[in-house]
Amino acid sequence: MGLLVAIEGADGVGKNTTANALREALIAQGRSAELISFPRYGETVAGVTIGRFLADELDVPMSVNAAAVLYALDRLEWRDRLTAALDTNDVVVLDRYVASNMAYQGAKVPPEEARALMAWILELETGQFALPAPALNVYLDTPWDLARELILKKAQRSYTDRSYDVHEEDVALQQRVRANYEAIARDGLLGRWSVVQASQDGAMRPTARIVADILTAIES
Ligand SMILES: Nc1ncnc2c1ncn2[C@@H]1O[C@H](COP(=O)(O)OP(=O)(O)OP(=O)(O)O)[C@@H](O)[C@H]1O
Ligand SMILES: Cc1cn([C@H]2C[C@H](O)[C@@H](COP(=O)(O)O)O2)c(=O)[nH]c1=O
Repeated sequence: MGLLVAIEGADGVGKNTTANALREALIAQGRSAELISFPRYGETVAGVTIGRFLADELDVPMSVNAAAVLYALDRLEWRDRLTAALDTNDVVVLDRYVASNMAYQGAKVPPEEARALMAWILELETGQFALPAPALNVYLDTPWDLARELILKKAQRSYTDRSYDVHEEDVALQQRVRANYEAIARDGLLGRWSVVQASQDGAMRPTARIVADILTAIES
């Protein structure tokens, strides 16, 4: 059974870049590794709907509960492939996972309701939907102003031509998402957490350095 490592963080902090480089570094060390990203845009019923929501193309409003269940359903639809990847690899690297759902949906309700909603999502995904908990969650920490610049440098996205999707354009949401991640990591929800600084003095650290920090966390 392989090790499940989830790379987490707010939008544009370098999760996909880091997750790809981590997978390559693990393979260079002689370990088998696979990368799986969530949401599965265009590949699951939930992923198609999530893409339309983020592109602001849904004809009906998306409630917080609907978003929570859709993101969880996206992972349930992909669960067999996730467990197959865990059966055949030393490490499975995830670009976003259950903590994303907790941090983002928890950022859409009044602060006094956030903890209960995050606990409900945790139980839905790891209890009812029996998704495996990560051995390690990595929170990539980068200030929003830098992440906002990086989003504009991203390659063309499959679900929208917009510069910022509906989550990314909401700066206040992004700040609450960061606060939720910090609380989730501090409280050790969903297992072990490592907080890794992705930037220093207003600029991104080299990806290789970020990956080195994550490898150290995996070894420990
Ligand atoms: N360490 C780094 N140094 C310089 N540029 C980086 C670094 N990490 C990522 N980038 C660049 O920042 C942009 C966003 O990176 P990436 O797509 O990995 O972020 P993300 O967190 O996965 O974004 P999102 O959550 O919006 O999907 C890309 O253009 C990428 O090349
Ligand atoms: C997996 C997942 C994601 N989200 C949010 C986070 C982002 O704003 C978007 C999509 O992620 P991407 O990395 O930019 O492709 O959706 C979420 O709210 N809940 C989740 O479970």
